[in-house]
Amino acid sequence: MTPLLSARGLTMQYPGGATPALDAVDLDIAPGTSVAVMGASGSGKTTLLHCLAGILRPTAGSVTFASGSGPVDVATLGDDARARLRREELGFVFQQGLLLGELTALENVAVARMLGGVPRAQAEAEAAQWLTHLGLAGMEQRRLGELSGGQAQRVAIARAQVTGARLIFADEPTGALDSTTSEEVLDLLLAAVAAGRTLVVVTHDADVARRCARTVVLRDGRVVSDTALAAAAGGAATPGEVAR
Ligand SMILES: Nc1ncnc2c1ncn2[C@@H]1O[C@H](COP(=O)(O)OP(=O)(O)OP(=O)(O)O)[C@@H](O)[C@H]1O
Repeated sequence: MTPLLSARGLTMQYPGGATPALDAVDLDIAPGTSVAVMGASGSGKTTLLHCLAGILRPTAGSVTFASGSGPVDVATLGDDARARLRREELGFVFQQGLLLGELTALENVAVARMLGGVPRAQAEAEAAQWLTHLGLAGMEQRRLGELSGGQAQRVAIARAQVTGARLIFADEPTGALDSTTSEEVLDLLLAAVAAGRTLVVVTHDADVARRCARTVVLRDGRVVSDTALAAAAGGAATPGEVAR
């Protein structure tokens, strides 16, 4: 099957860094799957996610994304095209920082559509549907400060899907949540996968990784284990084993 996302030789050398944060990473991500990215603090997880998503420009390598209009190299796209790709085809669920505190839950979701040129009334109607779908009916007019951490993550998950994004990047989406709320948030992200989307999630949480179809582990900017490769080679490795 053609990968949805394919990185080759992905390398990121931050200015002043003694060693590269990412060192020639090759990674294929199939459509419709869930991939957990694990590894110790500083191993390069967030850098990998940001390079895959076109947030950071890598110093070398390519990231081919099978966009709706054909394959594009995220690593070398111009700034405007990268911004459009992120807006229209990719969804983001981060621990914090992506939602706007001065906007209501409804506006935070609707704005993702309005940035794509959808009229406000239609964008708000679609946003309301997603909020209801994610269990936030009645909370549309609340501002961020009036929502719990789990509710705010539901808004982020609604926002990540309202545009029709096929690929969702999540960075520690459950990092600030208690275990019950974490499970609920993960349930919603995996429901998006069951509906045909693809999920790449950076996590320190072995429970999150265990529920993903595949786990990739980084160490010092390199992939040191990958359950998909282990399975292809005939050796089944559990995420708990590979994360150690
Ligand atoms: N903007 C930056 N400038 C310079 N070095 C950076 C920058 N961002 C990250 N690094 C370095 O790159 C390496 C990888 O960082 P990254 O944040 O990708 O790791 P991580 O695995 O996501 O860590 P954590 O689990 O702590 O979030 C680290 O050595 C870090 O110090």
